[in-house]
Amino acid sequence: MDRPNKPSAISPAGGAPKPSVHTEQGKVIASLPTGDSVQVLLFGATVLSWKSNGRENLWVSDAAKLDGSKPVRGGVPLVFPAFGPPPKDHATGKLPQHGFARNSHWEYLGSSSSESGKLASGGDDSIKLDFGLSHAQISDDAKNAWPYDFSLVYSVTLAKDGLQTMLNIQNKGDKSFEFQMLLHTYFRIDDISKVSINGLGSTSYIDKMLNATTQTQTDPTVRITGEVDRVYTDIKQDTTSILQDGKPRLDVVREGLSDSVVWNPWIEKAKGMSDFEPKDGYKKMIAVEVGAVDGWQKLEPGETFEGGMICKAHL
Ligand SMILES: O=P(O)(O)OC[C@H]1O[C@@H](O)[C@H](O)[C@@H](O)[C@@H]1O
Repeated sequence: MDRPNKPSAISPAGGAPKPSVHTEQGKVIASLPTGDSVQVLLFGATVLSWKSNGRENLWVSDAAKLDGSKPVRGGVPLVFPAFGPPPKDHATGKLPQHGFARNSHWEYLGSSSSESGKLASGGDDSIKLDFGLSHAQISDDAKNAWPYDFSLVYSVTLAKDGLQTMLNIQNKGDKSFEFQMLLHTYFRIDDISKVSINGLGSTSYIDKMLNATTQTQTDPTVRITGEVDRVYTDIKQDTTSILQDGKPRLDVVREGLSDSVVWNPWIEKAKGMSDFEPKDGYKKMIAVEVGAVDGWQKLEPGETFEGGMICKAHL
């Protein structure tokens, strides 16, 4: 007898579509059978594109340099081992703004589809790309400025339900070091005037627009109406949500990290950045950057630190 709700046939092993990965022009590109995709530039291990449901979720400047001549203006540049201009009296003091990770040529370590971290989907519904950077691979200038033996593994997992990016930092040397790290994510939005950000209410922040004074986020919703450069610290809620027209557009979940930077250069600062195009591109982006940037993290020899984010796209 034919059952009305009989289970559908299971496709034979190997028959189902699988994620695909290929490399081209210094990039690693992975796609899911759904069409969702991610592109990572080996220079900086910079995630350049993350598409879900046919929509790009990241903003990259039209004038971004992808040739290794400067950090990419857009996507997800990796900030390590110092955030902002490093203090001159710190061990990172001779490094450039935001450190060397976004300026270095990373190694592609390979892909796997068996793990999905904390994303709900796994197996053939996800693909993980691993990238590595160690002391031996950075420039002589960076080695001289920061003479510590370290290893970074950056894992980018694309799944049906989101994108996870995790940075694992290990001290491989015989002396301790201090660092900061940040995933400087430029999210693409339709119109900054319609964007609101939730999940930062009652949190303290350092307002770089107000002489780095400490403020408190009294309004549970952040709206962007001018240049914003804030470092929210010790955030209690794991998730920061970007809403457009009041509807959820993107969720950013911190993993092992408790700080977030909210940044938009607005009109004048965008004009001053030669690699920021179009000049009114500030209307189409909002940087919500997860990290450990309040003070310093210390790693003793052999110790590791791991932190990152899960991004989920809505709409
Ligand atoms: O121009 P850069 O080095 O990429 O930095 C962009 C911005 O990065 C943000 O994370 C900082 O808070 C800002 O102060 C800075 O302007």
